[in-house]
Amino acid sequence: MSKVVGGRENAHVTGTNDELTGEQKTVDVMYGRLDELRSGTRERLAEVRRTGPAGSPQNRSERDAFATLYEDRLSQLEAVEERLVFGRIDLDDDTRRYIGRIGLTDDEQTQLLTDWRAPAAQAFYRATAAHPDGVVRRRHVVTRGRTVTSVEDEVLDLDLLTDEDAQGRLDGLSGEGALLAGLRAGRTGRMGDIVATIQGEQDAIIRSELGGALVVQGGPGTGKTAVALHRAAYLLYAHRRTLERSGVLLVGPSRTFLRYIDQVLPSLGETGVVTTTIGELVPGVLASGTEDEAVAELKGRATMAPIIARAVRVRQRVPAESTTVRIDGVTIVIRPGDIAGAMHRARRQHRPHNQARVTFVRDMLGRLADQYGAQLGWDVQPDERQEIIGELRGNREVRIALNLAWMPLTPQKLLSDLYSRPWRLEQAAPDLTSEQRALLERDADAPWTPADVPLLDEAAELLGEDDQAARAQARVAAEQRATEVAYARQVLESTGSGALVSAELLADRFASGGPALTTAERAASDRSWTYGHVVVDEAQELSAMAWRVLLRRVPTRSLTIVGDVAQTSAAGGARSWRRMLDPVLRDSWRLNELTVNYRTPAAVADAAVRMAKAAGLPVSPLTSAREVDDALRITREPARGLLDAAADCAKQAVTDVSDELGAGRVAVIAVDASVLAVRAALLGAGLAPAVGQPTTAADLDAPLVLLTPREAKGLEFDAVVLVEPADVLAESAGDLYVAMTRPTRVLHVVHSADLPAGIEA
Ligand SMILES: Nc1ncnc2c1ncn2[C@@H]1O[C@H](COP(=O)(O)OP(=O)(O)OP(=O)(O)O)[C@@H](O)[C@H]1O
Repeated sequence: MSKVVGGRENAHVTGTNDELTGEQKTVDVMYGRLDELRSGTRERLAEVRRTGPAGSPQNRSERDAFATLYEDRLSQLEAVEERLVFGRIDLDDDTRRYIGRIGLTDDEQTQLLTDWRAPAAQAFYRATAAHPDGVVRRRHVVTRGRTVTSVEDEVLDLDLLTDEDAQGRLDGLSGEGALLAGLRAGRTGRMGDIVATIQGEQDAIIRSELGGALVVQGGPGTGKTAVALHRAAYLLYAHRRTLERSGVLLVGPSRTFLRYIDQVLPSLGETGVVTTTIGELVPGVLASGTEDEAVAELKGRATMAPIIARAVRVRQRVPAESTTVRIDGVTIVIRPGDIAGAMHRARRQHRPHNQARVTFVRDMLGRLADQYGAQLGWDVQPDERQEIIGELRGNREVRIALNLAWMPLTPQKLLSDLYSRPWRLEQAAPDLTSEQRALLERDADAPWTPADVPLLDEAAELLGEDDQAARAQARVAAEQRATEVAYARQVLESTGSGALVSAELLADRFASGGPALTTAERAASDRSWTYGHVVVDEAQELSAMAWRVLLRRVPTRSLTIVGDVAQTSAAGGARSWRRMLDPVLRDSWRLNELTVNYRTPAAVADAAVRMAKAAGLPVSPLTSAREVDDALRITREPARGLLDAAADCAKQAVTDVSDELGAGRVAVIAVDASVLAVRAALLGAGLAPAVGQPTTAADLDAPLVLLTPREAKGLEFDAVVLVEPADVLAESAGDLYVAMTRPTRVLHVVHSADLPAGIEA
């Protein structure tokens, strides 16, 4: 049995047949309209495809662009099937408004359904009896498939409470509301959206202005991830013109986590968000390696930035002695003085290493050509000088001498040299201790780790690419673009598709030469892409170097940063937002807090908070929305029986969850060092757990999974069996706080060592 703590006193569930029939009629109209739009879009798509591959390249790319447009629209219309309509507000001017996943109008452009993100829907989430905002009644319409199963009303104008309403209130039926139903539902392994039940404090964050950095701090289960995702969808809707071409980036802690949330945005009608982890931020780099915490922490420190800068700079080197080269009987001397002069001029441009090198080489070749010419004994003409330069450029010894002075470098080469050649690291990082330098040492061909990725990005920024060709191309492209946007505008006017896409975006699609490249796809494959907005989840884990990469991706500093400084595991992560963010964002960030825990039953959340406080973590205030009977269970076993006891608990939990919910998910959480032994015990008990970072859809949906606390971060389960919390605490109190707050129903703690302080009341 569970109930909402402090349920809204003026809410009650109604479900008289008349009301349900009335709502069913309305809902039928909405779905009818949705079906019409789907078939209309399908027809237009088929028509575009029917035109076949003929026509000029311009016609073809135009057709492909429209095909993509209709495909996107169709997948959006398909994705909003579940709970298309979920709310209604009755206003004090006797009008009513239905709220749903997307906006719908009929043929006469009369509004049937208001998009949850529209200003006209805001009152649905914000109105309270104290501030009704013109709303006299708020109704949650609960549907299964296309059938209305119940409605729940909140009467905000208390004068309007009917006897029936009052009776409902007396019966205390508020606990059966849409929110509770959502919270009680079994977990599927995929996060669901909360669009029908967003709470006031969450809505204020979701709709907060686009500009600046917004930090959302909140304890476990307060909906930070949910809010971050709904905010991304909201911003794409409210600032479409700004964001549709620059894109939105969402950064999460792991691939597993990104898979866990990957259905939320499509269900909100948005598919254009790029999702990534820090380790995937540099296209073409696969960070498959792992390393000790101490190494990752060191790599994440802000002091690595000047080390990388110095590592680049020392690759521009004036030799101590001259080099003499003979070409066709002419002697050329490459003098340190000339190199120093050319270097000085090239550096004055303040361009990245590889680009400034182009200037350096050109300057040096000019100086050497002059030497060459002076020895010929006649006036060298410009075209002859060009030939000499060409010859010098092709000469192997000249090339070697110039490369030794200024080597073209890739980020990978720079970093790998730094790690695998101790003298290079010593040269670039004289301030690191020898122990610290030893931590960074590795083989030249060792795989990259996630902590290397910000360093590679830093290096890429300082090295740049040889972009002469790119610049010439960019000039031509800019001229072409103006023509294309004008053309796209004409096309939109003549086809009446202006509401679906802007002229700029359509021009991008024409120009990209085909249907494949959406903004998200182009952004994801381009390291230097700058986004219109970046959302970071579990942001407390980010290192100083990771922040530098992210801020390069969003020069406008338009960010949503969500996390909990009490759940930090990374050694280089934050215990205080101020300490983490002031150095990177100065004081230009604003803080919002979420305080209501929607996930974990009160008894479990209270135990976790007591433990976290006893361990000295910076815990946010946390009020739990739900109580569940018998939610916290503790079993003590002698050490030799511990694993079998854990396996028994897991078996029981799987049975209970499946009996109660039909399906559901259970996690066993144990420290890394125990995972193998726990797995053996589970197998011995006839259970087959999915282990560790699930990589396939089946794993994410598995009924039983065995995880370390870090792998469990951000995820949730119906029941959790936590093995030996003292071991988890010994690694990190933040990890234990995470592990304890994953279940929506039951936490079963199995231990033989003493329990960490606070777990028991
Ligand atoms: N307004 C709401 N209506 C229904 N469910 C909600 C609401 N807010 C949050 N939830 C649910 O509460 C659970 C926790 O949400 P979420 O994972 O976003 O929390 P979190 O703050 O990111 O947690 P953690 O820090 O522990 O990872 C999810 O199942 C989410 O769907």
